Amino acid sequence: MITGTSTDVGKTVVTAALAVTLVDRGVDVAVCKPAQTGVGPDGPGDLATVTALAGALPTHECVRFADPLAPETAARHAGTPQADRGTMGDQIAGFVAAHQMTLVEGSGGLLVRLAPEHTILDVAAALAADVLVVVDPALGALNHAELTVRAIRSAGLRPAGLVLGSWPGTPDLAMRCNREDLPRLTGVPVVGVLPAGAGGRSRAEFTETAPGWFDPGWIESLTPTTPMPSPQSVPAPPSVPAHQGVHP
Ligand SMILES: Nc1ncnc2c1ncn2[C@@H]1O[C@H](COP(=O)(O)OP(=O)(O)OP(=O)(O)O)[C@@H](O)[C@H]1O
Ligand SMILES: C[C@H](N)[C@H](N)CCCCCC(=O)O
Ligand SMILES: [Mg+2]
Repeated sequence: MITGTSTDVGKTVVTAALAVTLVDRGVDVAVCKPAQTGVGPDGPGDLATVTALAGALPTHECVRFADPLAPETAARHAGTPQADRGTMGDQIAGFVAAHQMTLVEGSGGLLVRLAPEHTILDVAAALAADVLVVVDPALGALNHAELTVRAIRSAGLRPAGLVLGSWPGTPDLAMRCNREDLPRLTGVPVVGVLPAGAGGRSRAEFTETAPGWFDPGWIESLTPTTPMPSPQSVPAPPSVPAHQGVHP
């Protein structure tokens, strides 16, 4: 699970960068976005951004709502049914089972609701997933990061690491102090730092430079040692909406 200290902190760009890095190491990587909001029925969502930056990948989006709101709020505002927890869970589990490693990008921060009784944290818990936290390094990061890490731990899940979503060429005093204090105060290492502007790079430049943004030892620890599952050995994922597929 790739969550963030809030929306707009760089989860999608980090997801793309991590996908590139793992593909480089021969991992069968897939990307899932349980709920996309702020994009119309046929518009390009986060998965399109990921494949534009990282290249073609197996992807799956469960639901989407046009209003740029939390999914639960967007459904209520549109007067449409809430995302069904069971259906979403089955779709995600089936997709995860079909790939060696699936990066699941949340919406906004960890406690954002997909439905009245269903949060991004619940999705991570159902998968027993480690949770990577993308952090906006600006003033305010310490509180947001520590709240997020405490919520992860309170659910019995493991924080996989912190990633600074956009690190400027001339970080201010708060950013410089945060980069030092975040690991100390959360007990979670900073395992990646994305340079400001990363999301605006060409695919060639992005795929070339992304692996260098993560701690090599952490990437090594992520890389599965088990062989890729043979196609026959995993159940076919359940039928999925039109957004499913390998985006060009
Ligand atoms: N390293 C970066 N440098 C500059 N801009 C960035 C960087 N990472 C992300 N951005 C930009 O910031 C905006 C938000 O990034 P992104 O879409 O990754 O956020 P998010 O956390 O995935 O948001 P959401 O909660 O909607 O999924 C985008 O316009 C993106 O291009
Ligand atoms: C629209 C935005 N880009 C995200 N997809 C959804 C962010 C929901 C944030 C809800 C909140 O924490 O207030
Ligand atoms: Mg995103």
